[in-house]
Amino acid sequence: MGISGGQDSSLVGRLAQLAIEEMREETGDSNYQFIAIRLPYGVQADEEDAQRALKFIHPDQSLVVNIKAAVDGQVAALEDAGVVVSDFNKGNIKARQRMITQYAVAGDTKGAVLGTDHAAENITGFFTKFGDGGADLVPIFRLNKHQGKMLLAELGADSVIYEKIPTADLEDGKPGLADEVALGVTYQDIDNYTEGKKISDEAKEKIEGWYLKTEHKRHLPITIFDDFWK
Ligand SMILES: Nc1ncnc2c1ncn2[C@@H]1O[C@H](COP(=O)(O)OP(=O)(O)OC[C@H]2O[C@@H]([n+]3cccc(C(=O)O)c3)[C@H](O)[C@@H]2O)[C@@H](O)[C@H]1O
Ligand SMILES: Nc1ncnc2c1ncn2[C@@H]1O[C@H](COP(=O)(O)OP(=O)(O)OP(=O)(O)O)[C@@H](O)[C@H]1O
Ligand SMILES: [Mg+2]
Repeated sequence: MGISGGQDSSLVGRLAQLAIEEMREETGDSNYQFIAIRLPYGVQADEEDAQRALKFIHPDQSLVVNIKAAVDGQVAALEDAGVVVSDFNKGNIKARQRMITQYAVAGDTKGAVLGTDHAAENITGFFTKFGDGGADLVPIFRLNKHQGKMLLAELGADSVIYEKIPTADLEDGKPGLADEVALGVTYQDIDNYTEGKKISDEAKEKIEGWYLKTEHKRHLPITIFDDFWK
């Protein structure tokens, strides 16, 4: 799985490492390995946070694959074909390139790709379809952001990790753009909504707007047998 230095991948990474250690103990099979993959686009401004996360996770194996050449090559090829790629769209290419890299490693190691989608991201559809949304197992799917934070604290993570401002950090022109700014609603509101607590009408409208707009992301590709979108 990809380790960004953010909250979600720190949590899923640590849980996965613990689970793999248990599996090795239970089965006596040392082939069970957790592989953490750093996937910077060039040099990551918050690399220090990523290193802190790796120290906390303590993965069996750790790789670094720089996605910059692949992403820039893809953008250049599109531009050669006359397709103008916006910074926002390039951000989604970065997320999909990270997915490609993780599947390449899984393909070579009989592995499975872990995703970090959780309730707060899922109901707002705040992920790249077939990018970070593309994974085989999604261990923290039922948790919201606040519950993830509590679990990180319980697992002994440095508070810098779980207090880090969540960011997709995908756009060159908006480095470290906070998710809450991009979404126009706070995680506190989203979490309260998922727990059935009262939030302002404005926040509720925003969340439900995102939910409806991104319904297609919570389904497999639409076929003749689907009518959820109608
Ligand atoms: N109604 C519909 N029915 C079926 N398919 C539909 C559709 N509308 C769009 N689509 C398809 O979906 C595509 C748009 O979806 P997508 O490509 O995902 O693109 P989109 O949702 O526009 O952008 C992804 C968003 O997720 C955020 N993100 C991405 C990655 C990580 C994180 C993070 O939290 O770290 C956040 C990112 O910042 C951005 O705001 C369209 O190009 C089209 O192919
Ligand atoms: N620079 C990166 N290096 C490696 N993996 C990344 C990188 N950026 C994103 N990813 C992968 O994409 C996932 C989705 O990103 P997202 O920002 O939602 O999670 P996060 O960075 O772990 O936590 P947070 O939401 O707190 O920023 C990450 O959990 C990680 O697996
Ligand atoms: Mg992040």
